[in-house]
Amino acid sequence: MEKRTPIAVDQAVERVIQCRVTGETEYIDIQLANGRILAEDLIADHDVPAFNRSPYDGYAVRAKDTLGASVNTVITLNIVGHIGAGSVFDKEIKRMEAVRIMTGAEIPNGADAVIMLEDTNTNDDNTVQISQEMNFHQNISFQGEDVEKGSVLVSKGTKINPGIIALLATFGYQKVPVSKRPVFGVIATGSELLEIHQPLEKGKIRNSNAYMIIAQIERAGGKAKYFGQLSDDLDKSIKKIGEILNEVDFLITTGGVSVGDFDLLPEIYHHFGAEVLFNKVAMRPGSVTTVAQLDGKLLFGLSGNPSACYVGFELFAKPIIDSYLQKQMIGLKRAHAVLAVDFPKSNPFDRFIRGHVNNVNHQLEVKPSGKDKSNMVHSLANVNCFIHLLGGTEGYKKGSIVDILLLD
Ligand SMILES: Nc1nc2c(c(=O)[nH]1)N[C@H]1C(S)=C(S)[C@@H](COP(=O)(O)OP(=O)(O)OC[C@H]3O[C@@H](n4cnc5c(N)ncnc54)[C@H](O)[C@@H]3O)O[C@H]1N2
Ligand code: MOO
Ligand SMILES: [Mg+2]
Repeated sequence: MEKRTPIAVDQAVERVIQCRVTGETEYIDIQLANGRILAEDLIADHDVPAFNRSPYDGYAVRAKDTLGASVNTVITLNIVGHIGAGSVFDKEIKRMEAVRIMTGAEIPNGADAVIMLEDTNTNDDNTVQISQEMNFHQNISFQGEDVEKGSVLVSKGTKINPGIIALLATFGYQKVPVSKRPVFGVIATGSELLEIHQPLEKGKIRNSNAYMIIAQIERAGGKAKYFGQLSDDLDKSIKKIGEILNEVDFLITTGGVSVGDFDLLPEIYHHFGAEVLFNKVAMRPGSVTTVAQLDGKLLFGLSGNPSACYVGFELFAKPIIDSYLQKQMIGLKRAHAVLAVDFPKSNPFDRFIRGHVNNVNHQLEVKPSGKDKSNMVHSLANVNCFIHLLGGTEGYKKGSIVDILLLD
């Protein structure tokens, strides 16, 4: 039986990232861009606002015409125009003139302040009474005060959110440059697997991993293509995988990577002459996780055990999606949290415990999300982080500060 040498988790992640598979840019409709990764810097090609405009409904005036105005000394101005947002007053306002102006409309030439409607009295004879002095430039939204032409507003590699959509629309991006999503083929292996519509049979289980992985791929920003199940038959598996490899950027299999008699993945990698980057990682769960490289494509052999499969995806496949999308941040975000329960198991290897983190009294508190065995599925439902406990320790006490990796 083949003897495998475990490598450290960081080293394994590094080997995957070193493959530096990066994707291309595609242009998509702005209405589909939320959540995608911006592929070019967003640079302002004009000022915002692009013209001086009124922040209020009121009158555009010349501040010096209001000099000396007070409740006792009311000043009367002639109304020479009336504009709403989108309209312009194309003359210039002169001495003792005002233009009735609505929020968002361009400040007329000659005007240098806006007085709010509530602070005026409009007469029937097209005049307006003003009983307060206005300052030069009072109540004006200036050209470029929001965004100056030429500034970098959002950097390449940022995940697009609704606020960024507002900026993209402001600058006329009907089509948005985004990183193409990598296509991951997904295959489940094992003669014990039933598809989800099938009734249970003796000795068999339903294939849950494939659907879990598809959801993980999508959460991470990739595209999944499901190719169904392979039974433990070497020739058929080789043929199928050979066909699939032409259609995808990456391949994920689940199951069949350990040392069992029907664990065929090692032989399949060998058949294709794939370079195995590692086939044992010093971690629990997912120690059997294998990653191989073939013609610039990465093949992820995730464990069949559901929790080990989940963890293997997040630790090794998610970073390559980030890197393919040219995201600024690669891999899961780290934080510190207080361990809310004792964790007495000793750790020869690093552990990535499915955890649930909460904000309790302004402090992050974490506990296992359920039973901590790699062949279990229930604890995955409530997982929003991994608790990373270092190898070589004798367990952890409640109250210890631990590292967590955030999933959402
Ligand atoms: N002698 C040894 N046995 C095992 C070792 C070892 O080092 N020496 N490692 C154990 C560890 S750790 C893990 S993890 C598993 C890994 O097994 P495989 O990746 O080879 O996966 P399978 O043997 O195909 O299946 C394991 C387990 O998972 C269930 N399974 C498989 N596919 C699915 C699926 N799509 N959905 C849900 N559940 C699935 C399968 O029925 C098995 O129960 O090996 C240990 N053994
Ligand atoms: O790869 Mo296994 O977890 O370590 O169950
Ligand atoms: Mg096995």
